[in-house]
Amino acid sequence: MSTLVDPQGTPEGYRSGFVSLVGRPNAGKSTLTNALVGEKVAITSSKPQTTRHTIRGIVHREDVQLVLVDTPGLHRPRTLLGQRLNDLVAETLGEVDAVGMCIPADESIGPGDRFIAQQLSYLRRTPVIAVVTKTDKVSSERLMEQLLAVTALGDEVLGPENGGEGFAAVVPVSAVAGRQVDDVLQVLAQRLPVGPPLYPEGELTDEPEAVMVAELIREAALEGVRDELPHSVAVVVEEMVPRQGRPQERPLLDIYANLFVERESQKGIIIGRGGSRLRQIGSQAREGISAMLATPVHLDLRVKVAKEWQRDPKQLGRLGF
Ligand SMILES: Nc1nc2c(ncn2[C@@H]2O[C@H](COP(=O)(O)OP(=O)(O)OP(=O)(O)O)[C@@H](O)[C@H]2O)c(=O)[nH]1
Repeated sequence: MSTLVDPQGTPEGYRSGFVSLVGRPNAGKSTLTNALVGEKVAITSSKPQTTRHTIRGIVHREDVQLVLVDTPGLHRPRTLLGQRLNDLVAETLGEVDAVGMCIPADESIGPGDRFIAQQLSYLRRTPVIAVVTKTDKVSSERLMEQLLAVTALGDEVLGPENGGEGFAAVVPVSAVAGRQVDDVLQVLAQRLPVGPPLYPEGELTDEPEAVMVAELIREAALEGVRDELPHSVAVVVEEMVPRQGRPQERPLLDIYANLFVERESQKGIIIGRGGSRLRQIGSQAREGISAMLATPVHLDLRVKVAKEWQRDPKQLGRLGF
């Protein structure tokens, strides 16, 4: 047997690979990603479907490197945007070494979960691990019932009748209470191939900065408008340039971004009376962006109407979906 000699000194038995967390909106995917990675990389919000883009977080440990691909919530295609999201999910899932399907402990298993499990049954070779999230929200009896119900879902949808063996494992976790986060990591890590790290240590995400900046602006724009706008806002960062002529110790980054809504009336909601809401969005987003990029930022935000953009392929392409 030959010994694997790695010039970088990777320990024997080191594993690395890609994992995708899936689950219906609000299942706790982003929060778990953050708990695993240890820093805020994916955007979380109390409203569903903030994660439009594939944001990767990278977990570095002594014996494993796990690259997390945080996919958008799988849902039934209703609009073209929904269809594209599903294509994106299918594309992403085909390339991963394991899938973690998040199911909240505090909600009964519904048609949404069943739909996702069915989609996963097409993945044949990729192990699917059920992650029962938000365990801090339920009693131990309720948790036990949910673990059994989740196992039953796996046996039914991913079981022998469909050419599978059910969920490869069922793991409970509370990302908020920091309970059993390491167990999730261990179970996922076991499914990764042996091999050297895929990314240099220190890297947490390979998502381009502009996309993360756009996500922060979108998150700020959705704050407080509850159910009025969630599917109708897209943000495109046009330019990020250091301000010329600034003293070295006082840099300033100029960011120009467009916030797209579908209708004129929605523009009014975003802008607010006398522009008050837009100013609030700007300052909240600026704070987050400055913290993320560790530099002072000047944010120039324009609100534009992209009519029916959810249904127009050209617009979607332009907006980067
Ligand atoms: N109590 C508790 N709340 C949690 C936990 N994990 C997530 N949440 C909350 O559940 C909500 C949804 O969590 P997210 O992580 O944004 O869910 P998601 O699956 O990424 O949602 P989408 O982006 O809509 O697909 C947020 O309000 C979280 O704070 C947990 O372990 N315990």
